[in-house]
Amino acid sequence: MDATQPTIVEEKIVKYNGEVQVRKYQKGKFLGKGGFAKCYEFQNQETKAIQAAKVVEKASLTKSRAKQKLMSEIKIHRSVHHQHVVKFEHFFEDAENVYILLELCHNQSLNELLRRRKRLHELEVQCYALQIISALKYLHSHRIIHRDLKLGNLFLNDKMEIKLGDFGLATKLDFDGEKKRTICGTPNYIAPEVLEGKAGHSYEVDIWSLGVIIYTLIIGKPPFETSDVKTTYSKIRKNLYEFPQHVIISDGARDLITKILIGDPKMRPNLDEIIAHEFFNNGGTIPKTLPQSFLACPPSAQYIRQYMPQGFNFTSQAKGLPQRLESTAPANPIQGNRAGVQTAGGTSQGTNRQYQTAQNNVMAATDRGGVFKRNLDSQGALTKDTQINKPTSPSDKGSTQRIMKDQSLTGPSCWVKKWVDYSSKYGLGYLLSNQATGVFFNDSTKIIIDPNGHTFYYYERKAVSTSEKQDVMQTYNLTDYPKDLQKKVTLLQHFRSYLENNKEQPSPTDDLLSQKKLPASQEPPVYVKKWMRTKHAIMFRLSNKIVQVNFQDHTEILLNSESRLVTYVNKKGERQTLPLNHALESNNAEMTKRLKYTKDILTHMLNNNNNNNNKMTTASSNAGLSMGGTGSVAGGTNGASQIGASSRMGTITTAVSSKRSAAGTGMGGVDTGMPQSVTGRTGSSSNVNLLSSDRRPLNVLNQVQ
Ligand SMILES: Nc1ncnc2c1ncn2[C@@H]1O[C@H](COP(=O)(O)OP(=O)(O)OP(=O)(O)O)[C@@H](O)[C@H]1O
Repeated sequence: MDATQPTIVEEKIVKYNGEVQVRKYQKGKFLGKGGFAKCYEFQNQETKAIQAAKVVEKASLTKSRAKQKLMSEIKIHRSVHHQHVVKFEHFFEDAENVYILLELCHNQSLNELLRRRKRLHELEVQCYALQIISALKYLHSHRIIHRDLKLGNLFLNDKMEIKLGDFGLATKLDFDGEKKRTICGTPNYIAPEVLEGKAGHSYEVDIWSLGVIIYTLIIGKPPFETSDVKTTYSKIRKNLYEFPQHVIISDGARDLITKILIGDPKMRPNLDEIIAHEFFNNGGTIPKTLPQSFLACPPSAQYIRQYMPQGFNFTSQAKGLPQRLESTAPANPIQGNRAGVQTAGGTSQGTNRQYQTAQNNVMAATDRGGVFKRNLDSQGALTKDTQINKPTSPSDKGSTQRIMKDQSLTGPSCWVKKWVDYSSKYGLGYLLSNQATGVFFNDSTKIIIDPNGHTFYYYERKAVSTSEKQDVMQTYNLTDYPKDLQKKVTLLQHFRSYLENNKEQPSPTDDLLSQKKLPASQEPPVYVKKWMRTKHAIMFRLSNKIVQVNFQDHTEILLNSESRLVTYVNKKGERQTLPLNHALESNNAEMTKRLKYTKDILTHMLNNNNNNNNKMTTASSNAGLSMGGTGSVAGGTNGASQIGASSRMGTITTAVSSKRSAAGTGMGGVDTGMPQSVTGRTGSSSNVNLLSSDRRPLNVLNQVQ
């Protein structure tokens, strides 16, 4: 068979008069694999409509039980019609397979979403949970129990609507009081009465799974998860789970989860009681759907405030901690730029802590003109502008620092994960942590393609006034864009396949690369605005205001000038995010040295621009792009390129391979070997005036000595 030819699957339809009609589908992209089915995009050759096709090999249906399961899935799924249930289109078979055609959900499942995002904001959880409840209400009212409710079966379509799929374990009761006895489900989500088996189970198993889902989305991992199924089942039976200390969860969410995850199914709230619960009724409004950008990035504080002007109510910490944790802040919680977390005689185990309620900070912030822009991050954890009070005594210091770590301040949501420096010919290609690929061309234009590979954004610097130039963006589709961009688009695609193929050790986010890509987001994506190489490092300035410096010894600094947070990745790849002033006060000389170096690079960039724009070496005028020496790009005229990867992924490659050991020694020792004045090459345009907003990273580093 010719591998280049598309695979066509034929459906033979026998009409009432015996005539055979053939409907053709072109088999497209592989969408995923389940326990017994593979899923592909199928395009109807006549209507051009694209659907998801679950392909089940007939060879796998030899056991009557498997056949029965498939028949039951088809029977139940085709009978349900609801906005939040994956639409069943139809099914057919040929000699080898059974094909189930379903509504295509472009945005994968909540499983992939959580893998990308780690945890969701409670507002997002409210929004998704209400849609799931709506689907469950419909199913239960039709006496259908889904029995396999889990993140992987909750899909998102292109409108970001939840679609419940996979009816492989669903069952329809003959009458309401009927109990089912089949032990089925997915370990992490299975209700205790299913495991127990004797008394049978009913609709309450879906409620239990809903509780597991809400917990998982907020906390980031399922409540009963362990490394082996037996232990998981034992924990489910004994109802052993806890709310981890490092994630702050609202009182409403905690209460709802606790009420749902109750061993006795009769004691669980029903769907109406869940909707009426405080978690969904805490004074704000809940969006019907969420923007696509939330697939990769958390909602902004501004977005949250739109729906939750008064914030969530956070008064207590995890199980095992004092139930009521009073605010320890002064009457006016805002003093300068400090408020937030204080220790109250923290023990060495750090268990006896008190936190000011996060909500207080949010309210104070909004009341006082938004001094604290984001006290809650997308996970509801204290973060961003939340400052940690200075310790009052040396003994407090230890516990304060531990709290900072435990609070797990989140670093930037998007950063450069890998890059390839081919500025000897074309420019710098890079792969971001959200899987978007971009190129900073030598002529200072930039291009970035959405992870789905359909939409791309092209940035050109244009004069917006006599003295000011700005990046002006155009959005195009890969199938329709101006001819003069053809070369750049081709280069982008080369960079993209190079960066995606150059994977080393898999990392949690790497596996996303091999999966279905994200859809085009509604907001323009993050891109590299400037970059620069120096003797010891490469620096990227991202459009999300992050300055990222990757050092040759695999350490990394990520500076968020808006929130004044620094993320430091040490040589072992360990990552820590902390407020800048704490970073400076810390005893971590390695980190402070690198902050100083970052400051020097920024100063250098700024001086170059302010003094004489033409002095600034540009990517276009310096094809070799090497100034620093050790860290210089291989090549120049020979067009060789170098590839690098972010150390946080544990995949540093050979960005600076030739001189790595030398640099490593220099950085690791007492003498950093860093130059006093930084010279480097840059990918910013020569005539760019680094306007005031660009001063911010430098301004926040003012205190660095
Ligand atoms: N409607 C859809 N739109 C897009 N992708 C889908 C759709 N349905 C399924 N998929 C993809 O196909 C994969 C396999 O589908 P599914 O989970 O339904 O198969 P299965 O064999 O029934 O799985 P399970 O082992 O959970 O019973 C899913 O993980 C998902 O990635």
